[in-house]
Amino acid sequence: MKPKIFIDGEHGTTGLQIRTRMAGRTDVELLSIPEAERRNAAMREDLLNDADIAILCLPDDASREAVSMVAGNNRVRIIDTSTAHRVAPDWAYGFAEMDKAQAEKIRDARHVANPGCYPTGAIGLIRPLRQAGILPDGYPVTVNAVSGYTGGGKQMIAQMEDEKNPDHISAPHFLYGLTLKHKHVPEMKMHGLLERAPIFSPSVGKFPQGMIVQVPLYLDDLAAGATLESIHAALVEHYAGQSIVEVAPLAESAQLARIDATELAGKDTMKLFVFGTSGGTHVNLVALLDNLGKGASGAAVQNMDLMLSA
Ligand SMILES: NC(=O)C1=CN([C@@H]2O[C@H](COP(=O)(O)OP(=O)(O)OC[C@H]3O[C@@H](n4cnc5c(N)ncnc54)[C@H](OP(=O)(O)O)[C@@H]3O)[C@@H](O)[C@H]2O)C=CC1
Ligand SMILES: CC(=O)N[C@@H](CCC(=O)OP(=O)(O)O)C(=O)O
Repeated sequence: MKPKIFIDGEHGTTGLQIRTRMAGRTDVELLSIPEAERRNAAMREDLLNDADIAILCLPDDASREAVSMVAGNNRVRIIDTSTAHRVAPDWAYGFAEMDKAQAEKIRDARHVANPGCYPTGAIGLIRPLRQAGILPDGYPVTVNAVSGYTGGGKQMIAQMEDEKNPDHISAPHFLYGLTLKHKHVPEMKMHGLLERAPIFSPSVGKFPQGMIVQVPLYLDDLAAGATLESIHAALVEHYAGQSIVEVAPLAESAQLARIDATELAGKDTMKLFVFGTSGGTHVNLVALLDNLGKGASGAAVQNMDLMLSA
């Protein structure tokens, strides 16, 4: 029998992208709910309990409710794309490349929390440097980022695309999260292995998909002897042997005059850069990804495949 997959929230932004990625797959059976019934709790509960893997593409509260709907079911496994369980100790964090053992943890987990889009970039840059002893305890990390507007789901897509929308946003680029209490800070801190919560300043640009996450660092506040080259080498070593996260060679980064936030739109990979000048005093670490690819739906399908390989 083929494993049964149910995407709760399949008609939303993340859910639709997962469905697109699953089109044509014959190794799984996709359970589906009609769009008009997407909020029918009884129907969702039946489908959730019938699935081998349920992928939740819902707001946080609805995700928690979906998890409670399968509380008595020992078989169904869950991938939650919301923020609800990303720092919960009994959930595996679904960023397979963040540690050598993480893919195995995801493969064997009952409950997997899919990472946030911004944290995928930030943790991808920070965690290897914490593990290599380059980024010291207590370093005041800052994370600055720009996302495609699909990151805000159906509501923001309508605000950005529909000029007749009463809450239409006409700005080509805007900052938000101005209280510095963005919901992604706890997972960046926990899975970035940071002692202090980073200052996180997100923004949105007038393009549907794509993302740049930046972490600038002062070299003289890092471990003794840290250089542009040693930071790059630590990232290269951390990501050796896998194909999703690429570290750009220093020679490539040195040639670039600019980075386009949409370059990886439609792709499920992430590319990391170390910018600066050899012998200089600062570096800027940059992650390039698609907020809906490695930042959400691409990672969810990757995690599902890992779980199916158990
Ligand atoms: N967009 C992105 O880049 C990313 C999103 N995520 C996360 O994925 C989750 C889904 O986000 P996204 O796809 O963007 O959001 P959307 O608003 O685009 O889609 C959410 C879907 O869930 C449905 N829904 C809402 N409440 C309920 C409920 N109580 N019961 C059943 N269905 C419900 C919505 O239906 P209706 O149309 O009726 O509202 C909609 O179909 C969120 O937790 C989000 O934070 C994670 C990473 C990136
Ligand atoms: C542009 C935009 O609004 N982005 C969303 C985050 C998108 C995302 O990653 O959501 P999850 O936390 O559910 O994973 C935000 O800042 O709330």
